[in-house]
Amino acid sequence: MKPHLSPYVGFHKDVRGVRGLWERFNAGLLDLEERRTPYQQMLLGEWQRCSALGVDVAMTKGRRLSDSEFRLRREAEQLLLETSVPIVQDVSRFLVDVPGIMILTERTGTVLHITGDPAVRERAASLTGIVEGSHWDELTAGTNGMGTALSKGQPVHVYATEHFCEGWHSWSCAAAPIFDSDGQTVLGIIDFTTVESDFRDQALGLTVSVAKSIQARMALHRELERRRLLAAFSEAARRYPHDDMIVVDHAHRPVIHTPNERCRQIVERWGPGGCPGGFGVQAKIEVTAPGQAAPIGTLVLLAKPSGYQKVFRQEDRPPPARTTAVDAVARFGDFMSCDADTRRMFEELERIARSDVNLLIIGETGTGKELLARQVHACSPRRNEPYLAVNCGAISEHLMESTFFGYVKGAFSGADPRGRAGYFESAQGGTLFLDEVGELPPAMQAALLRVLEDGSFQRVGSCETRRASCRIIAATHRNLEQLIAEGRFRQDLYYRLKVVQRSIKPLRERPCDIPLLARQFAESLRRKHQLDELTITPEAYEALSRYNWPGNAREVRNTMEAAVLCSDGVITVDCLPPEVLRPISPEAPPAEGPAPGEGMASVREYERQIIVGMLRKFRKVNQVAQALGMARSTLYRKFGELDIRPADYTGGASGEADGA
Ligand SMILES: Nc1ncnc2c1ncn2[C@@H]1O[C@H](COP(=O)(O)OP(=O)(O)OP(=O)(O)O)[C@@H](O)[C@H]1O
Repeated sequence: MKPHLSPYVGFHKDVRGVRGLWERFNAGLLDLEERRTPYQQMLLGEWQRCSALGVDVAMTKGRRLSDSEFRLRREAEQLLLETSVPIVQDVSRFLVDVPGIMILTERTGTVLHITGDPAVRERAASLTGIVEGSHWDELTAGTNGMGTALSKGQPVHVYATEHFCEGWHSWSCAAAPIFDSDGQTVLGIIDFTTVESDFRDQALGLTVSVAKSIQARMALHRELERRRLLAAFSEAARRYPHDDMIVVDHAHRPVIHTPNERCRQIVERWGPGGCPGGFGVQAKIEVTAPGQAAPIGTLVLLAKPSGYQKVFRQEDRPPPARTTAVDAVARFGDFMSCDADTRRMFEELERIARSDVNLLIIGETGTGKELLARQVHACSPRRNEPYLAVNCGAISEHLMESTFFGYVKGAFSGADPRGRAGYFESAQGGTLFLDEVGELPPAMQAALLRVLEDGSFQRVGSCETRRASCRIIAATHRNLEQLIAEGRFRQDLYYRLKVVQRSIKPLRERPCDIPLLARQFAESLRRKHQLDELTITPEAYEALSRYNWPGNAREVRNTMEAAVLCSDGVITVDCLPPEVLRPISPEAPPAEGPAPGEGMASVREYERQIIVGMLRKFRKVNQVAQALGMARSTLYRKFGELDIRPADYTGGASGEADGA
């Protein structure tokens, strides 16, 4: 953190003496032999710097941004505004009898918000041009509260004639920086301005404490964002277990990375200027937060180091079956199968990959559509270009066009002021994977059709036509022909997407893959949890094979994860969740993707399984809390939410009497 108070500006209320110095400085009449106090030397240093920067000493009004420029700047600082304004307004209400105004600027010195005494506000606006949208960095306005606090990165008080420009000589400005969570980056300034004669000694302390309150609230937001990024990383690490990835935050600083030497070295070289280069990137996926237009961070998926495929095949081949004989296992990238139809499909897909035509993959949820798409890209001539996976069902309808096609600056409120490329541009030359394509709304279907027909599109807010040159692989768990019959999906788009179409069989139709996947997931979990040995009993294999897996491979993976957590190196029937053990009626309809609300229910059930499994394993609540990395109070709240009675699983001991 920066030191609190600077000795160099403020608190010397010698208006006349300083005015004399200022006049002689500007008239070039300073006596070089004259002895000066450190305070005077500091002021002269400040003014000399402003003079060298070419600041007009005779300025009487601050520079104002154009309305459109100001609008963009406000939009870019949405979070700072939403966090600061309530605090600033709250404090201002209590500044009774202190005629002053409190000013919030953003990181470059543009005033975002002013509140406080109406008479002072009016005077500041009419005499000096201190209004929302005016700009007060030192380069523009010389030594002044906001600009000097910004350039020094510490609290300052600029009093009356200490200002470089004559136009500000009647004001007193105390200002303090608001720092980002790194304690270094200045996010904005809080300034308290009064006319010179109304100056209060406490003004600087006031701005420091308001700035710190804002800082604390911003830090909380950042922490929430960081947690979202960590969750996005965990999800991606599960989805792409054989990829290296680095997650960076809103300011492009690394937050977390795959725990290996390659990523560690890249992150070590990461400087303040961002990504160090020298490594390939196969995809960048922006992470967003609900209700926030600007992304909170990015998931950078690194290109595979050369020779990866070979190493991967050697190391990751699952050990031979211990209890269940399986047919020859074939792999298509990370997708494994011993089912004859599926193995044939792998061979076809290798040929299709080389042909560059659009591909439509049909399959129930969790069958591995994304896995196949990635491997098609990896086998295609575009393998060294970006691969971008987009879940069409997760993009809100009003952001869809700008997300796919990008936008130019000023296109809409909440937009990045620099404009942004859309998915078609980001995937230029590579592959764009449109997951859940059946969820596209009609307007977006029409827009997509146009790109697929003539390859052209425009960024939102621009007339300039751009050309898309990426291959499209689309996927859905829906019956698109039925959607067409119901008028919910365009037939012409369907034909454009399904130049070649392949369907992945659900897991219940390729039962030989159930033990294969169970063993494969158990093996990677064994490595993840650093267990020496992990076996699955024949009874557990049998139970797994009897179940019909509506959630397909993803459900197998989740079930195995919960089972590993509650096992002691041996996965028995007791480690499996009740629904796997429940007899399934043969008429049970196949899963058609989650029904509304079903996703939440399965997340809940999954959480429940994990906690119950851990209770069975540890039999002590405090150990479960420790293993899950949560506070005991949070765990007890979860017990309530998930309807878990710890005593049922801790051998009769109550939650509190278990040694917790
Ligand atoms: N045959 C397989 N071999 C190994 N892992 C698989 C296989 N099929 C799927 N998986 C794994 O199962 C999980 C789900 O796969 P994926 O996300 O590709 O499915 P999806 O069909 O795209 O799902 P959704 O329709 O919900 O988007 C992933 O962790 C993936 O690695």
